[in-house]
Amino acid sequence: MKKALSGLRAWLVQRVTAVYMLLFCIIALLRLAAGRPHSYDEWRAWLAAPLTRTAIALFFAALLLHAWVGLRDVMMDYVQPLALRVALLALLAFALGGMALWVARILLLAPA
Ligand code: HEM
Repeated sequence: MKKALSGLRAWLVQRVTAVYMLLFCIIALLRLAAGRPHSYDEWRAWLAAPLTRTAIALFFAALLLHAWVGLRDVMMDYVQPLALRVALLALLAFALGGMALWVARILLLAPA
């Protein structure tokens, strides 16, 4: 029962993050098609706007969560030897954690 619930939650997280990522990509493309920034300063101003920056931060949070839940499920299903499974999961967590820090560094340190 507990496993079924956690499976359901993973399923939900996978879909909610996928929907957000798809909407983000569509809206970002429409916005750029409607009028893209023409200079470096315009790009910086656009990316520094609180709404844009928040939407980008949420996009990467969704992407990393989505990748973690999806790839973790694939490993749980297909990697049977326990030691190998644990090693691969640790490697994945390390890689995604590193990417999260990298994104946070870019978003927090980028000049406003
Ligand atoms: C814009 C980016 C992305 C979008 C819109 C997206 C969308 C989706 C969608 C719609 C599903 C199917 C959900 C379902 O019905 O089961 C899915 C599943 C999945 N995604 Fe993504 N995804 C994106 C990026 C990624 C990335 C970067 C990774 C990993 C590196 C990833 C890994 C997976 C995995 C492992 C599954 C589950 C496959 C399965 O269970 O058969 N996705 N994604």
